[in-house]
Amino acid sequence: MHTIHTLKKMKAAGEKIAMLTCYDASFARLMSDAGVDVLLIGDSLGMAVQGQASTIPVSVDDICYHTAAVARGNQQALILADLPFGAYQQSKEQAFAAAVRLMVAGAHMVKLEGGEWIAETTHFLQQRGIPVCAHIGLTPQSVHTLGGYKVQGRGEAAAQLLADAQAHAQAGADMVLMECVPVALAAKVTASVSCPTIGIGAGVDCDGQVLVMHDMLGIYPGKTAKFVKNFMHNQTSIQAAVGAYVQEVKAKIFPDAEHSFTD
Ligand SMILES: Nc1nc(=O)c2c([nH]1)NC[C@@H]1CN(c3ccc(C(=O)N[C@@H](CCC(=O)O)C(=O)O)cc3)CN21
Ligand SMILES: CC(C)C(=O)C(=O)O
Ligand SMILES: [Mg+2]
Repeated sequence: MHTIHTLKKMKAAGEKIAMLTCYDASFARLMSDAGVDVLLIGDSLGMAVQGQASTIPVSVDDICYHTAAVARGNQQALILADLPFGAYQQSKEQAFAAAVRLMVAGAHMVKLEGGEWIAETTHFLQQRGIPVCAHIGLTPQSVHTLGGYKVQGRGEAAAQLLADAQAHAQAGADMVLMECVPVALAAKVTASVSCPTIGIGAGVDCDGQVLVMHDMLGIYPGKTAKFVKNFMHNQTSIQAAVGAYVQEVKAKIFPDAEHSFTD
């Protein structure tokens, strides 16, 4: 079974970490057999599975249901589960109670969205036995304050994004995930924190990559972002497409400039 130590050793060795979102037992088995290192039960399930317009309506119950299913199918991947909107922002105590539920359902690590302002929650959870992934840059649960799904950390905003990553790393985060961040800034963050970084629209220099499974299989019916690549192209099975994704992440082929953002 992969642990936080496996991932830290991969960063040190320069071996890229392959992560995909996963919501059920059959895909968990398929993905872990194909060499996916981390399975993320993302709140993107609100959009990809439930057909909602954003991730905002997703509940802790929803994430727990899918986490338990993924845990049953998983072979050796690390299981990461999203804390959904409203379940952790109010207080560190509220975050702990929700995170406990995800861990009991089968998660090995939880992910929360936010910068420096929520690093004290990262510390509170880590101290109490819950590994934390800090999701920074484009944080989809804040879509209404951000005014859309836009690239973050360009120009003047770069310094704050670096400070956000460092605050979480200092607080004890075992992973930092960056979404929609210019390639050069994500590289700088990756070099400046000791924990692994994962990118989605954050360039090839992160320690690993993640995509939503429906996006990389080409079956998401909505508008997809520039960072999305359809790995079913030229493949005849889902197993082969997931295998191609793992191979392209490990070989640093994905993401290329076409699937990345510049400053
Ligand atoms: N299926 C799916 N895939 C995802 O990646 C995803 C979800 N759902 N749901 C939650 C969020 C929403 N996400 C999104 C959605 C759209 C863009 C997007 O279109 N971004 C523009 C950036 C434009 C700019 O600022 O330059 C793009 O062109 O990619 C990015 C992330 C990522 N997450
Ligand atoms: C897109 C990833 C990073 C995520 O948070 C999700 O799937 O919910
Ligand atoms: Mg999410």
